[in-house]
Amino acid sequence: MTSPQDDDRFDWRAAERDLTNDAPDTNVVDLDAARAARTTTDFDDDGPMLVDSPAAQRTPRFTLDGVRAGQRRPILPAWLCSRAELRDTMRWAVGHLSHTTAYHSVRLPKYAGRLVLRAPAGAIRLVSGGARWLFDWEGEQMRQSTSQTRDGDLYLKLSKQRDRRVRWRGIVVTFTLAVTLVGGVAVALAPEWARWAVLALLVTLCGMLGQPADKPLLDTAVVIPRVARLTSDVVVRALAVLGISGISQAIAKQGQRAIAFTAPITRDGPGWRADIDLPPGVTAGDVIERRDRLAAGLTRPLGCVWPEGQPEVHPGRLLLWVGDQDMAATPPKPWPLLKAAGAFDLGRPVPFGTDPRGRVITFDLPYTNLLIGSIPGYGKTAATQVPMLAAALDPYAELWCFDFKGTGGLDPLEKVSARYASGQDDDTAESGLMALRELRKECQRRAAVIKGLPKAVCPDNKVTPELARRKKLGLHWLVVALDEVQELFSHAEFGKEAGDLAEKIIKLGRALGVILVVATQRPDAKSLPTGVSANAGTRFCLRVMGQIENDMILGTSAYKNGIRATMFAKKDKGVGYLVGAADDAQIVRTFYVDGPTAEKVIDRARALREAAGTLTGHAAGQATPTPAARRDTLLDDILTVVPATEPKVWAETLTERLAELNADAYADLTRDQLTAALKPYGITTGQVWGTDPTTGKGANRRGIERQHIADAVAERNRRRGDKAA
Ligand SMILES: Nc1ncnc2c1ncn2[C@@H]1O[C@H](COP(=O)(O)OP(=O)(O)OP(=O)(O)O)[C@@H](O)[C@H]1O
Repeated sequence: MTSPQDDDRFDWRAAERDLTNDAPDTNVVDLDAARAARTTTDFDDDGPMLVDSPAAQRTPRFTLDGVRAGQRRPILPAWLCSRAELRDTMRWAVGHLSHTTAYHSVRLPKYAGRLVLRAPAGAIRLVSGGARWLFDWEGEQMRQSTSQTRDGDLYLKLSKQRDRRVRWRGIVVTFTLAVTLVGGVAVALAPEWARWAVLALLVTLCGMLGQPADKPLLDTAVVIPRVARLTSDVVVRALAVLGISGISQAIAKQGQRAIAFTAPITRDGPGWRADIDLPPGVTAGDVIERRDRLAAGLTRPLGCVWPEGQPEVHPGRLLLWVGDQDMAATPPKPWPLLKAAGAFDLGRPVPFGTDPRGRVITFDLPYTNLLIGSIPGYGKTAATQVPMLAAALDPYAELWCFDFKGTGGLDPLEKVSARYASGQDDDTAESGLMALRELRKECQRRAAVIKGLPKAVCPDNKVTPELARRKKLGLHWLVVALDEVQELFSHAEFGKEAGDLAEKIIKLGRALGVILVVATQRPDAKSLPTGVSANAGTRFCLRVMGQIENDMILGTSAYKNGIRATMFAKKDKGVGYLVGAADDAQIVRTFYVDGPTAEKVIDRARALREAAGTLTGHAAGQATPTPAARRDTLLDDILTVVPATEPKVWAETLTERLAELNADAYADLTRDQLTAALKPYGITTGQVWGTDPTTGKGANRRGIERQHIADAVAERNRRRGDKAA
């Protein structure tokens, strides 16, 4: 706090005059108020004008409402309240103790040797120390100095005191020697083991007394890294060098007080936690986007520094957690479901990853959809795999997996998936589209089943874990993974319809037990329809490069609120912001299940499904609908259904005729799809004249010219001929 004397620019008298003028009834000048007034006045020719009343500037008084609004700190530490964390802590404590015991037990002979070697030095120290004490040699120098200064009185006083001391110390030593002598005789007469025990005791005692100050008896069993404490000074210094003008100015004006710590800096898991109110006008996001500079200011590795915003408190509240160890350097925890035997109930929270403090983060998969995004190579597929593996371990959950890039990230899941396709080709994209169409129909079927159920069985009109287990109803959890979905949504022919369907499913399926897990590496409006991104309940965003991608995945205003996946660095593989799983956004490093481990999990999952009789579709070797060779035969089929005598035809007439020709391939074909399907051949639909077969009336409607199709076929055949040649 600045003392009034520190500030030679402030005119106390003027302030007092102003205060008394403004408030004639006030006789006492509130110095705090006057000081604060300096920052809240406008300076004009007549001097500072106070705008806040003294009452408003007084520090708030103690009130019951204030106490009510206070935040209660937990009675027990978090690790005592969570069974999993308690188990972890106990496991660590037992492990630590066993390791230390084993380490020292192995070195017992070495410690004994050290004691023996040090015992003579210890014995000499014991005897010489005893003699010094007995003859009061400490005071000798003092006594000599008084004799040199010829201070007779003092010398006499000190000598008398020394004689008195030596007399009673002599008695003590004589007594101790007598007891030792008796003890020695008793030991000489005692059995051999007792003599050895006393000898060992004496050697231990002398060995310990003979220990050099810099060489402890025991070696170090566990090397504990020394981590500098996080103090308010360090935090303020680091914030001051971020180059944020709001912070720099506030610190220049108010010093340390510019940064308010709303709670003491405490240990929180394996690191320190500071709750900070930034100066007015500075948001947590401003600090978060300079995470690397903050780490440099704190002189810690980047992977230790995790600033988070708390927009629910206010945009300027910053929660700074500084770990003892770099998150990327700490070994990842194994996925908890690896150890659990038997089946997993998907109605239970799915362990997804750990936060920087090492706590396990879970989320509920039913009643939500998961959207995952990042730039390539930061762990989208790995993150998609975690909930899918959990779903696989529930034998009553049905899995559909589509990998539209064909990199094989979801391959292990093939053995349990009722629908599976992987590839970057059109067929895979079309399989995905067909699956979405079926999914839409499945949603309609489920909605009808739920509608028909009595209220007592289905009170909230949604699939419950109990209903999901009733095989007859067919309301089991249906989890659909769409990895690298940008390839499908941006597909020239299938993209639009797939996007529309996905949006409908995301909106409808939540209550019907249909769950979409969508991963994309290109979160832009073309590759990720806004209807899909806006309606996903749970979002996970790994490293992205800009605000638009960030907000596409994490939701509008996420970036503004300081939830910025742009802060993740190159090393932060598998680390992202998880939004929607809890009240606040969480930084999570996903569990990483590598290929061979995933295979093992899937073998277990397949065995569970075989036992439960729920292995179906692709996994059970049943043929699933594959895309008809529509694209290859479309042009020829059009020429078949449009005779040469009919130069122009409406699109609606064409879709009807195609459906009649080949219902399997064209039953669902809409006019929009037809337009999209013709686009790759350079054929566009336009207004063409035709006659309505039912009314017989002529009109201009959207359609095609037969000649364009015939030209495209000729061109295709010519190219095929060239290729064959
Ligand atoms: N949780 C994690 N912990 C540690 N490393 C991880 C984690 N998740 C992913 N990785 C690492 O990141 C690499 C890339 O992961 P993944 O293939 O899932 O990324 P991706 O974003 O799907 O990539 P692409 O877009 O190229 O398909 C993995 O090979 C692995 O080494």
